[in-house]
Amino acid sequence: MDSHDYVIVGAGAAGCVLAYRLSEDPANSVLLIEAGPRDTHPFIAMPKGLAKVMADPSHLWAYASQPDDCTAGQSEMWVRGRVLGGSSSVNGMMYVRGQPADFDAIAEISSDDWNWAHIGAAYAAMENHELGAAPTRGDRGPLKVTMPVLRDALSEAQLAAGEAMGWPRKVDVNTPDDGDGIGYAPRTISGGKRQSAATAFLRPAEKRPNLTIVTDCTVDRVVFEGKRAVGVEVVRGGGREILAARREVIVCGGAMASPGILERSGIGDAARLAALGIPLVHASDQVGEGSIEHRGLIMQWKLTSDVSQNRDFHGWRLLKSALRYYLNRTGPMSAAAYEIGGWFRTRPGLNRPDAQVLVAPFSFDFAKQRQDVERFPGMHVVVYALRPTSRGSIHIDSRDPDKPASFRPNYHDNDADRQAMIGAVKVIRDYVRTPPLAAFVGEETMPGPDFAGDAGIIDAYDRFGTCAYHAVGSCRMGKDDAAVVDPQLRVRGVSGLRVIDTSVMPVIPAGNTAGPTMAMAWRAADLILSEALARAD
Ligand SMILES: Cc1cc2nc3c(=O)[nH]c(=O)nc-3n(C[C@H](O)[C@H](O)[C@H](O)COP(=O)(O)OP(=O)(O)OC[C@H]3O[C@@H](n4cnc5c(N)ncnc54)[C@H](O)[C@@H]3O)c2cc1C
Repeated sequence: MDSHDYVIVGAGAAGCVLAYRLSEDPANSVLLIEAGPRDTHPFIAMPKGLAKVMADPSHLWAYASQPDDCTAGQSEMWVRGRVLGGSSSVNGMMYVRGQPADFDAIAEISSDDWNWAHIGAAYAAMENHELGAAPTRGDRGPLKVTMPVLRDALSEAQLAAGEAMGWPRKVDVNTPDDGDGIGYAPRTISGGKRQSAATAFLRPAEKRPNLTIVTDCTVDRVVFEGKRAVGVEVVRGGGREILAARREVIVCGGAMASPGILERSGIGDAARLAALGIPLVHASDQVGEGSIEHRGLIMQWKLTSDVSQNRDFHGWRLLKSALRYYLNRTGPMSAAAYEIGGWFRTRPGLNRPDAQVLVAPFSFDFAKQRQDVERFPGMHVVVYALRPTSRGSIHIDSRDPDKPASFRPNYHDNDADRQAMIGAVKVIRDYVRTPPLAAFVGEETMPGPDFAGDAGIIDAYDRFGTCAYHAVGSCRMGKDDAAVVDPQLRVRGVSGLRVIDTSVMPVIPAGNTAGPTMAMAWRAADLILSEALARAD
């Protein structure tokens, strides 16, 4: 039987960081297991290839929600990457760190191991940032981060209107000041190519003899001897086998998959597991409970002059954009999904921003499921409240490891969350009518003027809203006994098993989640390595 010190389940944002860090010491043997294929598809590396990758199910897990009032009675789909790099191979490449207060809030309910001092140090160690070194920004790490290069009149007006709203224009929107701001957002792109977690952390590590990477291999369950995790049972090439772990199994399946891996392994709500015929190893009611997601609303406007990028994605200009990309990796095809980010307060009296807006110089064609842009000049934003407390859930309803779990988003079950969502849309409607942007902006086409007033705005979120792909919290970390994992990310009730990914975040960071996931995985590696060192002494 194959045996390794550390068996990592899932080669996503967290799994790749852990594989890199744990295999730095040649004395540690590490096995990284990924359900999806290698990340060789050319549209993964091309930043604007994202739309094509998202339309191709071969690199995705697709999770369907249970119809709910907060989705106007419809089922909605949340996708995640199923490929080396996980969701970081299919994501929008915005690089947002979260603010000090986010991590200090996580530390408050877990341990000081997760406070900003530690996470800021993890960012500094992890990054190779174009803006250079700063106390919590790095220029020597494996993760290449660059700044947007495209400049056009519309984008500049979008930034200037933010400044006029009182959101300071920042060179680095990740400056750790817990404040409002707007600016060009750093991206995990280098040389015109996506820097996924696989590009950044696996490429430099995969030649190490002590790191084995296995793809197209789905982990069904963790195997226990008594209450100790000793390996995983996998499905590969139509057969089943057990891969042994001498020290630890580390589950990094992401917030949508990790609860299911625990449930299939016998860790979860006892009645739920019994109904599926899964033998109980440890009863843990909170597995799959308590997920939190940013509920986004896409808002679009027609423009009064031809200043949007829509024209670059049609006809001869599209050919030109593609050629430009293939010849020198520049132009619209080399841009991240969103290159301007803003953080703002939805009402006075708040001590820090409670909403985020992603601003784009183009508009989607909704008749074509957002796979194309509109034929007339347009712009759009995605806006969401940053710190919702409404919690959903995600659970398996089958023992088949290839069948995605189903979830309940429960986006807004309390008034505070609804008020922040409503306030965010009202502020954005003011923002687009602020000079100099106002000069370009015509009629609102999505959700449109019919969706006015508080009830109308919530109705718009319910009917047309989108997930932000940021779900966290489904295997919550905490110092309380009910938490699924303890502050060292060890699964409670068993030994030799950790969960390290977005699922452990007990509150949602105030922004996009790839950066925080990688930084927390980097920090988790410190904890694992120092624990191993202490054991060896
Ligand atoms: C479409 C999209 C756009 C996004 N845009 C941005 C953005 O612009 N900026 C940003 O910061 N964040 C963005 N995010 C979010 C960010 O990418 C995720 O938060 C982050 O990747 C989560 O990391 P993770 O390690 O928890 O999970 P993932 O990166 O999803 O990795 C989990 C991995 O585990 C594997 N896996 C799951 N189950 C099994 C199993 N049973 N056996 C083996 N392997 C398994 C999966 O295939 C996957 O590779 C986006 C996400 C998506 C999906």
